[in-house]
Amino acid sequence: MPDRPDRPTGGGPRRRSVTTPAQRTRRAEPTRFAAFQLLRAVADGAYANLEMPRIIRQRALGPRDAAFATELAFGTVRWQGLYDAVIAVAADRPVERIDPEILDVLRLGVHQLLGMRVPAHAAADQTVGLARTVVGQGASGLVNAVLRRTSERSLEEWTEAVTPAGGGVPALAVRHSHPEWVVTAIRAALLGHARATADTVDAELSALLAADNVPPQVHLVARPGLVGVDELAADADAEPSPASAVGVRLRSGDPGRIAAVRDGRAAVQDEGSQHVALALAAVEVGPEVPARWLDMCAGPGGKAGVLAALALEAGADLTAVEVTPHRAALVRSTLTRLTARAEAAGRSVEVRTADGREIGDDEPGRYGRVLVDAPCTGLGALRRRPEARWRRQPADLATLGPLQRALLASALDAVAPGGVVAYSTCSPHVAETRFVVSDVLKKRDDVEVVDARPYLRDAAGEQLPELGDGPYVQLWPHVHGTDAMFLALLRKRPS
Ligand SMILES: C[S@@+](CC[C@H](N)C(=O)[O-])C[C@H]1O[C@@H](n2cnc3c(N)ncnc32)[C@H](O)[C@@H]1O
Repeated sequence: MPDRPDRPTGGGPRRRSVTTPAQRTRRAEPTRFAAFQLLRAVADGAYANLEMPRIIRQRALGPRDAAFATELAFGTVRWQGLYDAVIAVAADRPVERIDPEILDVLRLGVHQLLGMRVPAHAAADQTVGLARTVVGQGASGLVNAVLRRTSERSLEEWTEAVTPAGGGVPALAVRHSHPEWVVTAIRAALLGHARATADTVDAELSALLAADNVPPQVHLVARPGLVGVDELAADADAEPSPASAVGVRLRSGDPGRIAAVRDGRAAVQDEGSQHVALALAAVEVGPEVPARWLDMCAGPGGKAGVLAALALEAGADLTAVEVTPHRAALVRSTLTRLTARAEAAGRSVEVRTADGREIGDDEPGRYGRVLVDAPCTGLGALRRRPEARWRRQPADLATLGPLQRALLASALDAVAPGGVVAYSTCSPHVAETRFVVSDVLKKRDDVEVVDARPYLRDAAGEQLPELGDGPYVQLWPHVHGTDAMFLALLRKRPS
């Protein structure tokens, strides 16, 4: 079992439980309560990354407590699949027969015992205290019994005990705490993008699933023309990224406290997303194409922030389109500084709340460069969104597929002859990536596929390593340290 920071680390000697009734905590301690609150909010549909900062503010947790509560909550959500298998054995019943609130309390207790270096007595004591506070005295017997049984084995022993015999996808799913359908889809993606062969796919798949469980280093983008990477790095505990010309890697600290992030000159952004925007800006277009760029699926505005900055440097305008009003408002807020800068330069950075599928008909041939960063399952960004793997369903693909095809077809209509469309997803799923592109291209003869690999360059200007045979690019967390972004560059033939 590979050693990695977020892997549950409780592999030491068996821990004997726990405390006597008289010693037990009667009330929930604030960090555990905050983590429980997060789990309940996620069960109600909240996004962990957005909800946790709110809970931390509401409970006025200091930096150390906030870090502990976040590690406890996010680790528990990520490892929920493995922990539920442990709880089912320790409670001697399927987890579906445990009250959801008690189950969340148990998951938090199991993560403290198996995944964090919390001493067994403290984990049990605090978890029983939490159960009393949030569920009532009646739950404490079950919680105490399950934690006592859990503490009798190490993480490695539990993993061996609950992993289905016979290996393959079911075993990897439990061992790496992913739903089986996600493991199957990622396996197919590794093969479908020719990252792996039949001989190497199992090792690649294990490495990728392991990478999904490591909380990523925070990457920042220095928006071109607004702040330099050296200046941004100097303002934070950070260093310029070797892998992206506009990237900075945070060593520690809260990005929200960095002045350049607060005032919109910089932002948190995975380097894979930075490469997508940089590649679209760098690819050659015909001499006659309009100096007008379009971001067709812009919310919340991460890539639009880079594209708008690059468009202004290139003397072009940017239109950012987003169908959901509140996400369009986020794009407006992201682009405030760039909109003002564009006006001062006699150019335009504009945000529209609209359906991207209609732009091809409404504005045929109007744009020189178009980004379709399509709505997708997000299976390439599981490191970043602890709950996403449990929330997504295979049926989502059936809804997303037609939308992705319609958006790409519209983009190809909206781009001028000689102009380029970038189609990207933060998913490597073949049904959202190369199948979408090949289906749309089958119906047209006015598009050529551009090899995207030369446009992905590191900070020294060298092409990124391990980009495969092209023409599409598929990045991988376990290879490139980025989200699993897919990128296709499609040029409309000059008429
Ligand atoms: C993957 S996200 C885009 C992320 C964004 N490019 C960024 O870097 O921050 C896809 C976005 O497309 C939007 N969307 C979905 N359907 C759309 C449509 N028909 N037209 C325009 N936007 C759409 C979603 O609301 C979502 O905000």
